[in-house]
Amino acid sequence: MVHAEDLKRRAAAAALEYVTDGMRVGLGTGSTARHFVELLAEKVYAGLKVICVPTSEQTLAQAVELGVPIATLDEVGELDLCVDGADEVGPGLALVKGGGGALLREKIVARAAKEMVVIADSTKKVGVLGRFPLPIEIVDFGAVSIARSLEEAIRSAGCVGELRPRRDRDGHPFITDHGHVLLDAHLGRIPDPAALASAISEVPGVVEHGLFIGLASRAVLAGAEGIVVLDRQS
Ligand SMILES: O=C[C@H](O)[C@H](O)[C@H](O)COP(=O)(O)O
Repeated sequence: MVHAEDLKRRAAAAALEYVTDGMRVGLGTGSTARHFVELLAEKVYAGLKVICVPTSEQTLAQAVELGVPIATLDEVGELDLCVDGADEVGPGLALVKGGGGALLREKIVARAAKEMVVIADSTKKVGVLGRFPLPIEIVDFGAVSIARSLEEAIRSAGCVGELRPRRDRDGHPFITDHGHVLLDAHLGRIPDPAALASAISEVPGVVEHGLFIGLASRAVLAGAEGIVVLDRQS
């Protein structure tokens, strides 16, 4: 059996082919993106010229440590490519992201990129999104009231489930890089991701949610049988 970490690294290695000299590249967050940053750093060491925008403090620290040239998004403006992991890859390359809490910056960076390539092991591919809890980043003012409104919004989009505040390893509220808190929506299945995305976005106090729709143009999935590259029509 191939270890999940090996599959993540294979997907990351395969995505390197989309990076060419002179590109401005968004760097994702998470264990799969971590492999990509490591492999990209080797290319940079060998002479590849890129300038990268990290999607979290964690990825920023890794990039700096490995000598990957970095800039802020405002310094580079537009990005040529963004390579990031995902918690689920659904039909049409709709994604659930934010398992690591970096969804806000990840979505801003993905939107600023001409192309978003998702890298993952093939177990992340699902027929219907929702098995993985959907992260929702909210401000901490009126969190109870925001959660109540979110429950209504979730029901209105045909979903059933429970909202749970995210905790860190010490049991404290998880705080994002931008100082917000997270609720995880345990829904099981999301029959209409677009309807849910817009219902959630309408709730005051919501900063961002982990549904990425119409952003990824390719998904590089690694399984025991090899690499499969999906586009939105696959
Ligand atoms: O906030 C974290 C990100 O959205 C990650 O890209 C996502 O959780 C996938 O992470 P991993 O590659 O560790 O499964």
